[in-house]
Amino acid sequence: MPYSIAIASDHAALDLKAALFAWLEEQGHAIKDLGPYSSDSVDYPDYGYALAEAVASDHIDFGVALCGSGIGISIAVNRNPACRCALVSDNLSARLSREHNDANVIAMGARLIGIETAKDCLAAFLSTDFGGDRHQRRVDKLSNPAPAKEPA
Ligand SMILES: O=C(CO)[C@H](O)[C@H](O)[C@H](O)COP(=O)(O)O
Repeated sequence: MPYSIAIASDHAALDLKAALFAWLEEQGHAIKDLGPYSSDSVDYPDYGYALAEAVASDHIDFGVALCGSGIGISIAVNRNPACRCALVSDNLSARLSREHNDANVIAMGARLIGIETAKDCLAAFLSTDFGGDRHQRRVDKLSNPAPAKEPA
């Protein structure tokens, strides 16, 4: 099913961003590229925050966040309470991030994985539905971080 997808990176993941943008577009998804648009060195929080804002809007279904390791930009995205950003480097983690965590942003590290692995992760992410049920209860708790008196 075609989705509205926003993608952002830092300078370290510019080539991976371009490759994934073209690949997603070929599949009929509507892609918004939030930058950067040159190889100049930039700061991943700026692009992570912009991506998170786009995902928090009503118009974007999923976000793709890329930096050298994926770590910095995933931390930035997760500071927005509307985002559940999963940093993944394999197919199963990508699938479980949707099925169990209802992740709405996938993060990957361009200096750690190749383009084919990134495509494989992204394909798994986009083709997996949230499982709901007990996972919904847990995801709901992520929106309300006050600790329960009795952890369950
Ligand atoms: O945020 C990161 C690490 O958590 C990303 O990998 C960045 O892309 C990286 O820090 C950029 O490093 P550079 O030496 O400025 O290219």
